[in-house]
Amino acid sequence: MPAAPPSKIAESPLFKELREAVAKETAAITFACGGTIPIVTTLPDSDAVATGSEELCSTSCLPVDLRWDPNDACVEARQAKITFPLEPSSRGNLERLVQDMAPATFGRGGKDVYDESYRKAAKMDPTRFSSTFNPYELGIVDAVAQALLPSLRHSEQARAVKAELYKLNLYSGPSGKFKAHMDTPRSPAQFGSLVVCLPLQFKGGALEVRHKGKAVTFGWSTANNGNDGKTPSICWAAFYSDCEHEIFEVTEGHRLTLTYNLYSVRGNGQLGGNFPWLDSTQLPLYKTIHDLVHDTAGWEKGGLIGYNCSHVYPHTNKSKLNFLVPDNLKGADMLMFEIFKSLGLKVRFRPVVSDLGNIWSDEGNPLPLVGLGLKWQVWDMFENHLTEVFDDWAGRNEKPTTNRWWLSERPEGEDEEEKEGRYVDFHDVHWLNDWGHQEPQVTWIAYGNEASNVTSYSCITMIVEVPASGAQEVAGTSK
Ligand SMILES: O=C(O)CCC(=O)C(=O)O
Ligand SMILES: [Fe+2]
Repeated sequence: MPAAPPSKIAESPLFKELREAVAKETAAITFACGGTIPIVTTLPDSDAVATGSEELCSTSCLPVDLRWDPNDACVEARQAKITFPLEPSSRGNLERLVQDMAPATFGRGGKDVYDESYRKAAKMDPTRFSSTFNPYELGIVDAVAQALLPSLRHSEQARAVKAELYKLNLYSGPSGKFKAHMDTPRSPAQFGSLVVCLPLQFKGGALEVRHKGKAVTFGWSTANNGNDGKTPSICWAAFYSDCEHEIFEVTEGHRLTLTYNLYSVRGNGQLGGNFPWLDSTQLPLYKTIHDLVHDTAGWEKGGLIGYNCSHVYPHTNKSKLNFLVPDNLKGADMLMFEIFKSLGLKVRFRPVVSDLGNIWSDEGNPLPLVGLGLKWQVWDMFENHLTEVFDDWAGRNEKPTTNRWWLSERPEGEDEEEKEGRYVDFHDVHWLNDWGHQEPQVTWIAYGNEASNVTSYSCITMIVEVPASGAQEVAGTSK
């Protein structure tokens, strides 16, 4: 970047500090985020609700109900319930909640310990309470995903965030606190914690999150209690598990929080082949495909079914191939894959080049070529070698005439195709549909009288293997 002329701002220590922080690494500036959401206690008139529901969702939230199982079974349900913001008449219920909570332990040396000099707090497990607060509805989970998973967002594998309710915590005055600690990840997928502070009056109790010499403080005592003429609000903060954090002493009142564990999970657009709750047997084409592949007379010797994917995938771009299948399949492609897999059938993804009429033809008709693997190659071919190179690509050659691509790129033993016979003849496949979306697969220069630039396009297909005598023996694998 060309150097800018010196200016007052550029010379300022703060600007220099900011530049250094940004240059270091993004993790140093994106380790925590938070916000405040006002609670609306009076609904707008019905017309405004009809037209303004979107705004209602994202910029404010409705009062929050909290219900719990009281220690004393004789307590009525209405006495074990609090609506936030707290009505003065519900104070007694808050005191009951405080009594019903248990001392909060914490992990030290692999054990759960209770030590008030380190953590003075009370807790309730989520099996004993429920609340109407939903961090997904308010967009908090999406905001956290966007702010705290930036490196993953920009990679091929965009991830989603799952927020799992972990505890209801209470830090009360005069000396509730939690000294500096890091949270124990509950699984390798856990990357952070979300804390949601319910609107009660308290003093002190700021949460400080620290990472690589930087600190962010979330002081919620006056922000959310509805005093000082402020609107009662829900305050929240999210941060990475490996960030040290601390809750300073609560000097007065009750600081009541919902805590969530944050997990990085497969999200929308990545669920193909990975979503166990999708019941393939209830998909519209399941019965037809099931009956087709179970037609033992038709599949005496087994065979192949070909399905051309209808959506666009970056299947010719090597850097993106690993992320292609089956995770990112969409729409009909995803559903077809789910059906084939649930029937226990082997599915391979292969590019088919459809327009090689000048090289291979079948009584004058262009004969498409089923490619061996999803590998993008630069084919630096001479005219005479063109057929050979395509033959290598399709797996027609016993031994490829060139070893510059897949042999050299795939570690030995990893190539399943090699063991099972790689070559698929276009005519051996029972094609279900026409070409889907096609992408340039290879470009070469053909020369004779006049040189010309030729580009061949490929479509990504699923080649489904039906065993001899149909899928009878794998029928038990369907859901
Ligand atoms: O309540 C908070 O602000 C954070 C709680 C916390 O650090 C924890 O529960 O581990
Ligand atoms: Fe913590």
